[in-house]
Amino acid sequence: ERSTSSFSYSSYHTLEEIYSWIDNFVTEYSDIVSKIRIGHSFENRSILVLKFSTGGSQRRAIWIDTGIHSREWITHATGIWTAKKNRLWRKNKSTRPGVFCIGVDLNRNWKSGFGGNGSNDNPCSETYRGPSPQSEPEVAAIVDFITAHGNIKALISIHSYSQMIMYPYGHSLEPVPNQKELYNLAKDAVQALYEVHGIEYIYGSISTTLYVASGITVDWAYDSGIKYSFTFELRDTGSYGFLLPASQIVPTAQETWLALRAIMEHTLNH
Ligand SMILES: O=C(O)[C@H](Cc1ccccc1)CC(O)(O)C[N+](=O)[O-]
Ligand SMILES: [Zn+2]
Repeated sequence: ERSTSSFSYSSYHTLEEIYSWIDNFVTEYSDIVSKIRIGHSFENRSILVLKFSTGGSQRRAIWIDTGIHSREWITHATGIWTAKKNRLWRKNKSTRPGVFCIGVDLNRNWKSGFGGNGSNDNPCSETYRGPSPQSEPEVAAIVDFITAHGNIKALISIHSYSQMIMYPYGHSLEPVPNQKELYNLAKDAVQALYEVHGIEYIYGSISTTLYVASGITVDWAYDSGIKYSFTFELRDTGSYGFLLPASQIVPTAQETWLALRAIMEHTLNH
């Protein structure tokens, strides 16, 4: 568990707690964040800068400061929350009149099971489902394309991270009619993936393997007649999480291809 994931962003913290949060944050996201001590206060406390950069030198930058006035605690707290937020955006960028927070979770906006458990109607939630199914242009575009095509036999929705190959349903614990077939196919795909670099995946239905999630892509695909619908959670299992080092791109793609090929061959032959 990454310590900045267990940090309470909804509480005020002492300066020492903030300093240790900064050290943990820089350690966890060392490929894009660094800490610079630019000086000290009159009473000799460190003034710290978090530098977000993908490299280069003398590049144009933006400065944001918080806590110039010590009693204004919300500013320190907002600064910490914002630092954690920037690279790790999950949702789309949709805005609506009178809605304060930005974005809909595009993996909760689909018609099948829309509005069920494992999705949220709070626009500020990371799993905000949106006002209605397919309200988002991104989801509508995919639905329109797949529906118009009319002959899609398999759908694979690729996410990260956790190292899993899963199939519907996410919105319900009920097994799908061809669950046995999907289970065995997921098993074969996981084995084919493992043989490349020894990376271990787990597999099963979404709701029983990961958690209940409603309004998801693969449930819509399945209910639209695409009986070979899968979702992948690629590397890793939390060491780097969403910030998987670039050095793992090719190895991940190589092993994933074997899983994809297993599913595609099965689809072709059935
Ligand atoms: O909650 C999600 O949408 C995925 C898990 C998932 C993936 C497919 C269908 C239902 C759930 C987890 C993730 O890939 O988004 C990683 N995450 O939790 O941000
Ligand atoms: Zn995802």
